[in-house]
Amino acid sequence: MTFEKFHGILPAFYACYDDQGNISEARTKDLCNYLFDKGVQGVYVGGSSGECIYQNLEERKAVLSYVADQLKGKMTLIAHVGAPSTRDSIELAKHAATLGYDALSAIPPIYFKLPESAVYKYWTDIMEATPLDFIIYNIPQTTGYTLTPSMFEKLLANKKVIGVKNSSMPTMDIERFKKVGGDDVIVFNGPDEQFVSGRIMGADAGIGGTYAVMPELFLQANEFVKAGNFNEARLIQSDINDIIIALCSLQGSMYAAIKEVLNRRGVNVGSVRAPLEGITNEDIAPIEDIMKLIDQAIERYCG
Ligand SMILES: CC(=O)N[C@@H]([C@@H](O)[C@H](O)[C@H](O)CO)[C@@H](O)CC(=O)C(=O)O
Repeated sequence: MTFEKFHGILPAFYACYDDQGNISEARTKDLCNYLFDKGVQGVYVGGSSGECIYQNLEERKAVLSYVADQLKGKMTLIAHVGAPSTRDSIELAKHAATLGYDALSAIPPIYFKLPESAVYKYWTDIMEATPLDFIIYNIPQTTGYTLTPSMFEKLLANKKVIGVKNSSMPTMDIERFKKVGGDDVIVFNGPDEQFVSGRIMGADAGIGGTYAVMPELFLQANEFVKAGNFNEARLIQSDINDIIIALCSLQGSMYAAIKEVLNRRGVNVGSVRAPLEGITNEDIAPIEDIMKLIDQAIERYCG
């Protein structure tokens, strides 16, 4: 099976708010245009980076619509439709299908610790609601549910399942999922801090929350891996990790810091929604330093 359209660098799309904290259509479309100009292969809309967990159904549907208006036919579009109830997830899935998204994806059920049978049924019910391909989302650190290779194998019996976005930290998980599915599945690397190692262990592509603030570096890292230039790949990953660690070291949340960088680059996407914390005055100087780190790394590897 060919998954060419899912290969490459797919930034996780950020929530774009106006100055009052409402979803902004204009800012959402500006972020779409910025990512298109950067040459990324697709976007993952409405996931963790999209702050889905802090948005109501109508807001999430609006974001899916604005992104499709701007990018449909220009790059691969994946809609994250995970929600607290199966009913809401199905509503989002049907909406994404009418907008022409290329695939759906969902985290497992959250809050209650449900048995595997309920997790399986949740994902299967979403899949059955539309004809779209489906990508399982494994992110144990936020959901408390760990996808096992045997559960993945069971899910793969449904032909709508084309792969997994794996955000667990061990790259061995990527290797195991790839082993179960072989060439018939696509495995996405989730943790940006190990994009290179994830790709080497079998990930076909990457979906990540920090890609959009430094797309050039991830596009280049992917090229180094594809060319078998592992030394350069390791070095660019090391610089990327310095940047991610700096982004995570501020008073404001990582997403608030990322958004401030974008705002300063002329792509105003607003701030984050509470309870995520926005940046403080003390964060400004380190954010300026982070921008320099990004620029220096781009100059070093992408010149
Ligand atoms: C918990 C989390 O947000 N993980 C990110 C990572 O890309 C993460 O931002 C990055 O590795 C930095 O820690 C992705 O795996 C998930 C993601 O971006 C999304 O669903 O929007």
